[in-house]
Amino acid sequence: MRRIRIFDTTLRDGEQSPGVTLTPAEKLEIARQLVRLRVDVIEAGYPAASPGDFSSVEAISRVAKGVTVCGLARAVQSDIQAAYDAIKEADDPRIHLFLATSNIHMEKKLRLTRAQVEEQVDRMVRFAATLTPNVQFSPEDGGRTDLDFLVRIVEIAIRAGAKVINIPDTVGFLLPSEYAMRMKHVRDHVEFGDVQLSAHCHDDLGLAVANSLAAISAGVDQVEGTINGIGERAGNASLEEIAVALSLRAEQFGASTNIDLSQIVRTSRLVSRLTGMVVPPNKAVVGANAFAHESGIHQDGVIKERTTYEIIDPSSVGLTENRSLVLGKHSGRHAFRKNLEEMGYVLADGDLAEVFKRFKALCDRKKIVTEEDILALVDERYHEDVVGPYALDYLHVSTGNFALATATVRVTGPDGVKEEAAVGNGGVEAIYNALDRVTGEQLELKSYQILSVTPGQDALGEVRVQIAAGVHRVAGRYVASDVLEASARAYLDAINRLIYVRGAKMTVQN
Ligand SMILES: CC(=O)SCCNC(=O)CCNC(=O)[C@H](O)C(C)(C)COP(=O)(O)OP(=O)(O)OC[C@H]1O[C@@H](n2cnc3c(N)ncnc32)[C@H](O)[C@@H]1OP(=O)(O)O
Ligand SMILES: CC(C)C(=O)C(=O)O
Ligand SMILES: [Mg+2]
Repeated sequence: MRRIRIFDTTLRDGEQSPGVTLTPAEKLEIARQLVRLRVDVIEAGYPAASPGDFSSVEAISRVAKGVTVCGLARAVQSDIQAAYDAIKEADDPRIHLFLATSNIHMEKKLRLTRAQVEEQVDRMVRFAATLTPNVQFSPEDGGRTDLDFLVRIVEIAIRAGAKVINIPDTVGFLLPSEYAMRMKHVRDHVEFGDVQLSAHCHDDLGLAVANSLAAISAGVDQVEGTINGIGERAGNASLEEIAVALSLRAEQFGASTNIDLSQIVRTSRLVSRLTGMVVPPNKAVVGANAFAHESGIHQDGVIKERTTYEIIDPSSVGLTENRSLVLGKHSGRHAFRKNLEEMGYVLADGDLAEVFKRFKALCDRKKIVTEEDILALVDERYHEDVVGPYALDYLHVSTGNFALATATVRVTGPDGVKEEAAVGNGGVEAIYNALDRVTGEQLELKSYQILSVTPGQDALGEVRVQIAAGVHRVAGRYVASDVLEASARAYLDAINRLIYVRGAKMTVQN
């Protein structure tokens, strides 16, 4: 059976989702989970984009062992050098460079002739190959590139030293049969030798997974995608869907992956929490309804035999509550550590002590502490490593159905401790007005969501906000058992990220 390599670009193309900004600590945490998921390649970021991106890729290269770590670069020497400098300590560093080859991109965006593009691909792939033997080249907008020219460019890139050729359907335009034909055509017209062929699909027509699977049938060696299908515009191919489809229909594809399917749900939840991108309930494999049965006839069938209506065993993708030790107020550190290890988290002693303290505090407020509660606590711990200048010290809210709500906040910030009060139409608005006064920021609240992280009346609530200020749009989130406190802290989290983004990176929004 052929082995398909899984190239994860959650931290690069996934982070290109509008409104998503991951901090270095969050990227590292996702990278650790991708290692547990056993992806083959982690595209860790775009090192030339900002000092923050550079140091995230560098940190991931040091920590993510046994996996290829890749940095993206334009076909320019400075980007390629930055990518190499950031990944050079990885076990298997890969430079991924790209240059657009469709007529529209060459004429209107790059303003280069075909001959100039050919020359630049040759020169830049050669340069990258002097830094590392593991060079991947992508003709951007390969899906709309003239076929003869595509073949010519691929020949040039391979001759110059590329070891992986990725043909992206950058704008998600192709149909599965067309994408498969394109892959076959390139393979049949170029001498590949041991060079790998790779697929990279976008979901503008909702075809990213179908196109990726068609490419696998057409013989590609690698597929690229993101967890939960996040990414630029409508997103990328959803890796968990590809991995499960390949596993379930291995015979049809004659291909398999190295993915540990049991890590899928955990990875999906982590990415959703850290990016603030909610997984739609009807999303295949990882949506909340993916294994839920509503109608009587279906329920009857599932009770009699699960496989009447379920083609995927939920436990195979990690949807289980199989903890051998039940945690509660009377548990000690050993049981807590063991549970975390069973969930795939190995924390340093200091981190463990901190999370354990929060766990005990939570036990005083909640009768049953679930696996999701503990995962939320662990995530919050990592999350707090990256807080910016503002921290909430005190919050008091007074509200009712006949009165304006009032909120008083005390916040420690770059200029010391400040206290402010404000009114609003509801408690949350009053809090946000008070926080605007404390921070002096002119912000527009773009979205506000409350999610119940865990079940039951005493559930932990997660608040996710998106705020806009000038050209920047950032997300913030916080988990707490009180939703007003979570609302305040999520808003401050977004402000902290805004300050981080302003200092480290420009995000351009429509
Ligand atoms: C399909 C994709 O997903 S591509 C990856 C997208 N990811 C990103 O853009 C990462 C974040 N980007 C950034 O931080 C910035 O855009 C940077 C640092 C890469 C470049 O910033 P700037 O130098 O200010 O250029 P800016 O982004 O405004 O414009 C892009 C320039 O690169 C050129 N360019 C675009 N793609 C390529 C390429 N593959 N190789 C060489 N040059 C390219 C454009 O033609 C334009 O050149 P021009 O200034 O001569 O007109
Ligand atoms: C950088 C390339 C591979 C890309 O993301 C695309 O073309 O979609
Ligand atoms: Mg892409």
